[in-house]
Amino acid sequence: MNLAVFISGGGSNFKALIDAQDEGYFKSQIKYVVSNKDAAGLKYARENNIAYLISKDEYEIIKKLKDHNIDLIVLAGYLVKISKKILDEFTVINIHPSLLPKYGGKGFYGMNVHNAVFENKEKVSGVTVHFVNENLDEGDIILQKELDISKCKDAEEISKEVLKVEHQTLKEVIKKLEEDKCAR
Ligand SMILES: Nc1nc2c(c(=O)[nH]1)N[C@@H](CNc1ccc(C(=O)N[C@@H](CCC(=O)O)C(=O)O)cc1)CN2
Ligand SMILES: O=CNCC(=O)N[C@@H]1O[C@H](COP(=O)(O)O)[C@@H](O)[C@H]1O
Repeated sequence: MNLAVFISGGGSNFKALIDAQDEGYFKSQIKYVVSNKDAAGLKYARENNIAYLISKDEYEIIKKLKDHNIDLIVLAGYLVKISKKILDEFTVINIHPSLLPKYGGKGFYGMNVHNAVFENKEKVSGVTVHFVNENLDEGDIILQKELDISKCKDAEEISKEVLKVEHQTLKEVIKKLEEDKCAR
């Protein structure tokens, strides 16, 4: 599959996908990167000669995705709501740093998620990769992984532990989807 990765921040999930691609973990190729701002993670696109676009204009984004024959959009820390225009033309998946439906939806992104989990004294948190639909964080779940956070002393530590599991989970989902596609 030809992948497009959408980012808004540091891009560690994007970097983990580049590494997985380079080690042959999955066959899919990252062909394009989109960000709504000059995100720090774009340095990985520049370092790996992956074409990218900084834009919020969906027509421009859709045109570039078509030019690059994208099969799958991967949202990795992308903080803008994807509209029906894109959803009608592309399959989109998203990685979320909690066990949806808990700690999902408007306002629940990045550290806001881990702060809420910590405030609520959760013993377990986790990661969810789901198909994206028009609502926030409500699409069909593809894979979830739990992790014990009972020893984490603050939200920062939860974030670090969850991020490690995200990096592992996202590449597993890409591999699974490309295998399913071949099966279909
Ligand atoms: N269709 C659709 N689009 C999506 C997702 C989805 O599942 N469905 N998943 C999104 C990732 N999850 C979130 C969850 C909440 C917020 C959020 O709450 N954003 C703030 C703005 C954040 C900012 O710009 O700093 C807001 O007020 O809307 C953003 C992305 C990305 N886009
Ligand atoms: O889906 C819900 N909200 C979106 C969201 O909070 N995504 C989270 O942002 C982080 C991006 O890290 P990066 O990959 O840039 O290092 C990462 O933890 C994602 O799970």
